[in-house]
Amino acid sequence: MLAMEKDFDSMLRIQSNSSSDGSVQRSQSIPFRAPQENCTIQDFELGKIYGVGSYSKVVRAKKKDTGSVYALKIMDKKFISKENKTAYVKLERLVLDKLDHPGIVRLYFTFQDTFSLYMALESCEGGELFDQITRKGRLSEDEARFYAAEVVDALEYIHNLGLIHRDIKPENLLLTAEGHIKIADFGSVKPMQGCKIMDFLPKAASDDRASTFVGTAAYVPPEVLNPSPATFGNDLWALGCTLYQMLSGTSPFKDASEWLIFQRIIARNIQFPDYFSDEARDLIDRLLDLDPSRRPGAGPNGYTVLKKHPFFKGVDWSKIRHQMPPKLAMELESPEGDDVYDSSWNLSHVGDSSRQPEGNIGAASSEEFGHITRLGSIDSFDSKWQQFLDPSESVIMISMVKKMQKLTSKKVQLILTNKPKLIYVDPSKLIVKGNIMWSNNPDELSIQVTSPSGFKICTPKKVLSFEDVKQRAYQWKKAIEGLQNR
Ligand SMILES: Nc1ncnc2c1ncn2[C@@H]1O[C@H](COP(=O)(O)OP(=O)(O)OP(=O)(O)O)[C@@H](O)[C@H]1O
Repeated sequence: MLAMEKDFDSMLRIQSNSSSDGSVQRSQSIPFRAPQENCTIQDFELGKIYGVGSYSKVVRAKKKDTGSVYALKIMDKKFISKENKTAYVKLERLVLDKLDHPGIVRLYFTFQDTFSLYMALESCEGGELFDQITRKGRLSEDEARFYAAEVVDALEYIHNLGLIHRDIKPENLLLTAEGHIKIADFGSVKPMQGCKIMDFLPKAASDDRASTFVGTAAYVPPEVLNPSPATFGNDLWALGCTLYQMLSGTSPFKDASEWLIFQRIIARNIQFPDYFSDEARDLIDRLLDLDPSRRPGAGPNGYTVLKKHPFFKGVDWSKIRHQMPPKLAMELESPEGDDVYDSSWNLSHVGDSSRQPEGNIGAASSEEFGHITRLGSIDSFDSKWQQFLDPSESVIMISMVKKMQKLTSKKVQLILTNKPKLIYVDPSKLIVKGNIMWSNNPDELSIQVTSPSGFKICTPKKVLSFEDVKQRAYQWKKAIEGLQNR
């Protein structure tokens, strides 16, 4: 085992700190439901990338021997150590292992190699609820009721275990192929005092992080902005924001910057569209109560109040997972079909390269560029774009987008590399049409997402508007900001 691998192994070894009577005992390993397997990335056939998180990339992966399909969450060890995220990863792994509910993404097993940690998660083939909302514009009240009820059912389970998710939002509500909800991304989870899971936690993960900002600006409750202990009410506020977004297509507190969003939240500046029913308006209004303990679901009667709210009239809570889900709106196919995000994978760019063949395009040194490069270089790559890269440069993100002009639009290949470099290329003439001046300073280079497919790249000299037909505006923003903050 290499030194780094060994280090990581010990950092991630999860052990129990206390016995059932609370006394501190000799450490003992936790029996995991999802075992640590001995497999390698070569045991999988890798498919499309489901998404990119702040320290991970999630891909569709089929286990060659069994044919089972997983969502493989790949995390770069070096990046996790550097960013002090080890405790968070450990906590996420531990919590996912303990959760057993049809409304929560299941963890099947984990493994690791020299560079990466892997979590084999239940694959949610229906994508994010966020995409359903944006593809449909907004959801009908029946559709929203169905999804909200499934979220409530899973949240009740999570809260009963003494856990607060802290990042409930439509991007973290995934859908099965049939269209049922699965709550994902437990990277911000917070166990309450007394929660059983606390017994197994590493010190850093169990420290009270209530005063630390976690989550996503638009769904953050006001009390988190004036640090106070985390409560179940945090998730109920986020549920209110999510329900509002399902019904209207946008979050209740949207604005040009996080600071402005926070001002709206603190002022509880909410406007309800006319078409919201009285029941929907009332439930959202109650969930967005400034006092977390007054939000339905947070009081002494637990979830009874929430489940009995008139908005949920007609919901049979005992058969919630057996009801017919709303029809899924499918992703538009790219006319070019040459978006690398859907192409097959190049295994040699994943994980422990010492065990794999050499000589692939875009494989940069992880020593040199760290997390982003390693994750980015996982993508397979159409060789025609290679001519626009230096020998050591690799692609972070690439897709065919429309560059919007006043009256017309033009298809270009937008390419982001680890250099960092951001260029757009004429796909038929294969010439660089623009090189967007890179800066790590967000005042000199920033991304504004205007819709799921639309985004603006803003520099002091000009603002360029793009449309990504595959609706990855948010991922472009994440990728560019990820590089700026590296
Ligand atoms: N089990 C899964 N099945 C299908 N897609 C998934 C699954 N888990 C995650 N994804 C997709 O991958 C994306 C990245 O997931 P991940 O949990 O790593 O990051 P994230 O939710 O963006 O978290 P972060 O808050 O760390 O940035 C998600 O937004 C989601 O679209």
